[in-house]
Amino acid sequence: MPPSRRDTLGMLTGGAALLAAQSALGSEHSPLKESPRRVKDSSTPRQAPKTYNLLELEALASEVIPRPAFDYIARGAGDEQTLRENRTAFSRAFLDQRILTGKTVKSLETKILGSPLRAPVVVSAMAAHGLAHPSAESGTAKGAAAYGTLLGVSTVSTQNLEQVASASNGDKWFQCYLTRDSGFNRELLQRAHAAGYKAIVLTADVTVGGNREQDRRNNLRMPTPGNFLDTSNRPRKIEFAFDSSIGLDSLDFVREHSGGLPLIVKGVTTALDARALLQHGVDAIQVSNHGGRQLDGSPAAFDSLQRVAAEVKGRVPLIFDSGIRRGLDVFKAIAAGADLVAVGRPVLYGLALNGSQGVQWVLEQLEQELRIVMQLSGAATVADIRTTPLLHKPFFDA
Ligand SMILES: Cc1cc2nc3c(=O)[nH]c(=O)nc-3n(C[C@H](O)[C@H](O)[C@H](O)COP(=O)(O)O)c2cc1C
Ligand SMILES: CCCCC(=O)C(=O)O
Repeated sequence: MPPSRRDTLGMLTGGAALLAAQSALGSEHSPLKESPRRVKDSSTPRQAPKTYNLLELEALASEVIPRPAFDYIARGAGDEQTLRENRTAFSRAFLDQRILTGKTVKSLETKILGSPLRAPVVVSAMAAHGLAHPSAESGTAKGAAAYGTLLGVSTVSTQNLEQVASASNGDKWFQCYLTRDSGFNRELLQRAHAAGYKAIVLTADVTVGGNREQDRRNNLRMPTPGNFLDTSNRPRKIEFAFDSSIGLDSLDFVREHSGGLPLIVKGVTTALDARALLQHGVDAIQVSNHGGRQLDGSPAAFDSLQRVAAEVKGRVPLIFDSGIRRGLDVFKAIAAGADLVAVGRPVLYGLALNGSQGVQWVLEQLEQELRIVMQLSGAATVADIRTTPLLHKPFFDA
């Protein structure tokens, strides 16, 4: 029996198909024509498929990332209702388009907590970039910095936080998971501060791992994260388990040990939680349902955003993630009250397909789309996007 298509293409050392998929990013938008993961291949090269958007990247990435790792990245929790809703919610909102404004789009620059950004788009913290590409978080860090935005670096990154910090000059946030070992938590926060991270993102929606059935089916084995290895790359004697009982007092703990860095709480979906966080003096809020990977049954993040924004009313910056694939989604999220958005999976797909330059391509692609939406809707600046009204379906029969 011939090997299945995925068996052939899914191998890290995959052949022509791998090259074809990787060079999919070698369009006029991509500065890279060569893949850092090129493999020797004697077969006739196939016509490289081109990709024109972030949605198409997923299928290409599935051809180069081994199956269990691809599923870990792409799939969601439970029946994946929330994963699907994250996309469909955007299609219920439309833009109140203005014409004859005389405006043209120029800079998309903005700032968050003192960090300058080329556009209102950052890279969300994700675990184990090494599953996507050997350059791991260093590759992502280089791509994000070359583009001009900042990177969220996960507690459970493949490379340790110092390695990632030194991989680029770009600003970075350290995403903190609190484990049951408070000494280790303290140490990590101190290390992040010492390594020059600009803020701490406390992720609050992982008090236990979500029900990721596909990972169990695939018998997924995660490599030991770099922060859990000693200087000889041996696993340290730390039992990694999420602290299931984190509460508002955990914010005080994080503040106390992170040397005065700004604190962002990620995983907010309700107005009530936003109110409590404001009372607790957080510096920013990240509306997120973890890309549908945690609580299946949580509403679409875009729907949560509108409720949270109505509560926060601009008092602290609002970051939005979960489902961003189009420049249009970025626009709608900002029009709905976000200050900027964070992108997840597509960045890992770009990394898998073309290393740091694939990451850069993903961010540039989003910006290009956003610019077209802005120009056509009459919004010349990020501030203009914020004042563009959204129309919610059904809007003709009211
Ligand atoms: C493979 C993968 C690993 C992730 N690991 C983390 C993590 O370590 N910490 C965290 O706060 N969020 C993590 N997330 C969630 C992302 O930060 C983000 O909330 C989500 O991916 C956004 O949705 P999107 O992928 O639809 O853009 C992870 C997401 C993915 C896809
Ligand atoms: C169980 C969570 C570990 C990393 C993570 O946040 C993710 O995979 O989404």
